Amino acid sequence: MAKQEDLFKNVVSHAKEYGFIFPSSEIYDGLSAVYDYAQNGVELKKNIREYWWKAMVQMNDNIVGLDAAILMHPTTWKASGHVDAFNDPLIDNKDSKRRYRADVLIEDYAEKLNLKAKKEIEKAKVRFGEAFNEQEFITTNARVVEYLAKEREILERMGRSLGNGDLEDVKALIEELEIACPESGSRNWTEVRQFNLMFGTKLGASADTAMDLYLRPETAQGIFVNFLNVQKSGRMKVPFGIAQTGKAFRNEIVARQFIFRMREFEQMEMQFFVRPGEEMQWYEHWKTARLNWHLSLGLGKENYRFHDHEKLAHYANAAADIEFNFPFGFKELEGIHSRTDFDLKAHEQYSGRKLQYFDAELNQNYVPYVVETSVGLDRMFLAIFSTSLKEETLEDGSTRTVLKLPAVLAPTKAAILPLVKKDGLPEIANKIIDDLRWDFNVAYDEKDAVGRRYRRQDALGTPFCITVDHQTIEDQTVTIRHRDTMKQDRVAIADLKSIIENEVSMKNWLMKM
Ligand SMILES: Nc1ncnc2c1ncn2[C@@H]1O[C@H](COP(=O)(O)OP(=O)(O)OP(=O)(O)O)[C@@H](O)[C@H]1O
Repeated sequence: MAKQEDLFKNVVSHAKEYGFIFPSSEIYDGLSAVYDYAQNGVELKKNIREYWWKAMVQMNDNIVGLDAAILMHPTTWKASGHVDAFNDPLIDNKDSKRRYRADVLIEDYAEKLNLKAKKEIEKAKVRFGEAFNEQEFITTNARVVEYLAKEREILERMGRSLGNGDLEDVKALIEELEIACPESGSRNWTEVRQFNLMFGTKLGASADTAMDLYLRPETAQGIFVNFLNVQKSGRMKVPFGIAQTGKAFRNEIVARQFIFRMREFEQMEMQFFVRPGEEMQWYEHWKTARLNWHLSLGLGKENYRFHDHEKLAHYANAAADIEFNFPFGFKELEGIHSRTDFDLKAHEQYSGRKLQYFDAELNQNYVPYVVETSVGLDRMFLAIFSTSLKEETLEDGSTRTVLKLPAVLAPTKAAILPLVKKDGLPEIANKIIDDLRWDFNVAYDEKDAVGRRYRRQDALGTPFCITVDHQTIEDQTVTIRHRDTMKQDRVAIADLKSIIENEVSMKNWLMKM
């Protein structure tokens, strides 16, 4: 556990030190759960967005893009259910005056039971060695059985109570488990209340005529309200999809774990409109397609798993998360939801406009069903960044920090380094840069010994370092060093473009899907 925490601290400090992510408005001590992407972070984030866009929009004839406004007519959020149901259960500690999500307090308690079970299993592994049968131990060891049963019982009761809106029972559970405020240690709690997560704002100048608006809490509704506009103007035939990337805002109560849970974040969503009755086959299709997209990045199959939901949101008839093994354990990275015709029907009802499709093959009008894939761009960033950050011990006993980003996403594809700052080497390096920068993001670095420059580029995740030396003047060759293997090859300047292209082209990576 301690190791995981250290790893996570390293991730946060590396992101800051190397210009990937800064706390927002840091000179004023920051704003909780709001972050800025810095010079390298913005490139990595843009590349992830583009990798998604290519796979979803460019590679699919029947998916088109959209960029809807963040501000929408307020009735949108009544129709979508967000005004009435986009809530978190809150509880305040009267002594520390701290506010918590009641469900998170209970989940944290349950997680501790799970950790206790895991500790017993780890101890037994050491004790029994090769002969250890983990599955059998989990079902027969009295302590482990007890911990896991208690964990399940608590989570099931909480799920039931929240589902039934029985907030008194949620409070009762907190009291029965004797959960104390993590800050004050006190058990002096208020009642549990529902708190809406949407940020409100106002449209218009004068206080009495101003209209109450919300910052969108998801990008999906911008797609639904435009469904007919896109279908008609693009002459789209069902099944078809609309994809969108953009900011969403949620007044999260428990905003921790760095960019995992932010108050302002970016989503990459695609809503796929299908014939009623065909949604399950498309739901399965998109589950597989989206997992394959993640796997194409090569972060390791073992880091992903599906979590099929048993308890469904009011709009869904099937839902699964793709979970990723973050430094703090497996957590949701992407949601795939079969949203039925809930959203389009609700917008029909609230707007009084028909949102139907005429299916010429069936000679029938209907409200399409929708399958949604929704992934957090910032969570993708965290997944990729934290998995790529490695401390390596080299053969000579020294260590290096290397950010083994998938080359296709690296902020800078190559750094061009003149061995020394004289003898015309900087001029050659700059000529190489001028040639490569049409195709790739490249950097120039002449400061410090070349070994230190390599280390700096390793820490930034740059896949290639190209060194210009005196031999270059004679034969137009350079050394190219590969970030992961540290292997160096002597190659012709004329071949650089194709060597880099081969490793970083989105086509080559997406073909692995
Ligand atoms: N506060 C947030 N900060 C960063 N990313 C988020 C946040 N909330 C949601 N996301 C991302 O948007 C995706 C789709 O949103 P969705 O509404 O399905 O999330 P959610 O189920 O509410 O997430 P969670 O259960 O973690 O709160 C999520 O899979 C996640 O990657």
